[in-house]
Amino acid sequence: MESIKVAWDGFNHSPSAWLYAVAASGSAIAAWQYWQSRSSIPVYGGIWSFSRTLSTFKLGEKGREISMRAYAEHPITLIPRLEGWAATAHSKYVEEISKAPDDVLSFMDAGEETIQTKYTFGPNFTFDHYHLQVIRNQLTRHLSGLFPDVFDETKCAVSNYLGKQDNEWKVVKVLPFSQKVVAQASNRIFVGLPLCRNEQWLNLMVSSAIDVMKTASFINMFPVILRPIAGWYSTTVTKRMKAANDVAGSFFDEKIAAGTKGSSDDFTSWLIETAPEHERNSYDILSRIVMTNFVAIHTSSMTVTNCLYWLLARPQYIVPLRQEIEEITIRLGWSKEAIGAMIKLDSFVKECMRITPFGTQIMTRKVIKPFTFSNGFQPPVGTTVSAHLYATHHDENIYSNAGVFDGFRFVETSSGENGQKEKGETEGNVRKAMYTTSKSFLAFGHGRHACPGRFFAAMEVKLVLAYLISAYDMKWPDKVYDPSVPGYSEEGYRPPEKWFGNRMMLDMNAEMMIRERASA
Ligand code: HEM
Repeated sequence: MESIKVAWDGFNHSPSAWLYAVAASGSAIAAWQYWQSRSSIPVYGGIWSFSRTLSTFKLGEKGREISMRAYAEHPITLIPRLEGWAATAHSKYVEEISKAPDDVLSFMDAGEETIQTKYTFGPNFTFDHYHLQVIRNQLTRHLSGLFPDVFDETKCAVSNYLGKQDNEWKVVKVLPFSQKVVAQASNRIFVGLPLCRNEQWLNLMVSSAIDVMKTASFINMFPVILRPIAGWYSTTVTKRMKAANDVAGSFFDEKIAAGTKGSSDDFTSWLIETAPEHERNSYDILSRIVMTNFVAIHTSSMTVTNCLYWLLARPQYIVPLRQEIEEITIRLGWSKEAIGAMIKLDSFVKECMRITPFGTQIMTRKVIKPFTFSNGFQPPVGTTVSAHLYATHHDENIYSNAGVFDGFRFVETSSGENGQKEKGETEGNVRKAMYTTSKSFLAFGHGRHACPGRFFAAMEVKLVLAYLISAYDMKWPDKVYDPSVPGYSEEGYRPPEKWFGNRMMLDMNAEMMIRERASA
């Protein structure tokens, strides 16, 4: 207080101090006007718009609201993210982004910036993406055959996590529970038994995803010119790879030594088969597995958690979902076909992904060569473009009552694209499954870089939920039924999510009660 008073007295008694202050404010305003005039599209940030970091902090918890307003008012808006500004486009431009060739709008270069691949996974990943082929082709083609293993591992992971099943209620933190189940079930496919049940391995795969995001966010706080230094200082690749190698190096050595003749049906063998010669060694294959875990576990376990939060917030969905699951599994058994036939569950998961997507922007691409949007806007080469995610999913012209959770919104076969009941364009009577991307459902992106793992993810997320709903009772602990608890509402408690800038984070500590069903 005293120092403020001294400064204020100084101003009062020194005309030159006032002059400097006026000049400084004038320069700041001029700099801001200069920045505004450089861009032919609106820029978020006001006086802070010269700095993406300051503007991201200004965005703070208001990412959703600001993005909704930008979407309603402007075709394209410059919105800050820690990694850089992104010219964020209305859903009517999604097809233009998704159809642009990679040498014009680059997914890889944008991804490199977002997760700082060079420092979080190593330089190889910047150039070679052969693991995509394995996910897109072999993994997706073999889903039916892989189903029994994913089912078996889901049951094993749930029962290990919950311990002795004595029909008593147990309290679990939802996010770590989902992470463990998804990590174990996914690794049954990625590395098989027994490694998929090795605690050290699973913990490493879960913590690596968090570690990568933390390291990338740290590096991205720095100006571009200083990022190599921040990357060199903060990289954890060597440490992580040493830990992974200590746990699983011999498994990969043996796999490579055994060769792939006879084409085994497992993910690691497919990777070894597809790897270029110079990467067919245990270190490189292991790092591809770590990368695959990174893209798979975090997204899928967040989706399971998001769905469980909605399910417990709207428990009226439990009975109809359970009826559907029981009726179908009696008829078709537990199989990929059965999971595919669960259209109420499919709709429920899709609605969760629609109403609470994990951020405000999606389909981020770096501009490599001149590109012109159909409204004439030309993002400068070297800048970044993206599409509105949250605002598209909440667009009333696409989804009626967009702000209301309607778990069976996508069930109706007579509805139009993405389940809008009256408004917007339609594509006939075809129901769109949760993995079907479109310009109005962007949770998996859209176009040539739409998530290649979405067919596996859809099967796994639905399977985990179907198994939990059919074999367990779940509810919130009594403490949440109190109006003073954040997230409480008359419709039902849902743990409030947190926003920072363009990113949404689910509550990491919310607990649920779970008990094996007597009839299961
Ligand atoms: C519910 C879970 C998942 C969600 C919500 C999700 C979402 C996404 C999104 C939004 C993208 C970027 C799309 C774009 O920018 O156009 C993406 C890319 C990707 N996803 Fe997923 N994903 C999920 C699960 C998975 C799984 C299980 C795997 C692997 C088995 C996977 C592998 C990948 C890969 C490799 C890419 C990069 C694609 C490319 O380079 O073209 N994802 N995912």
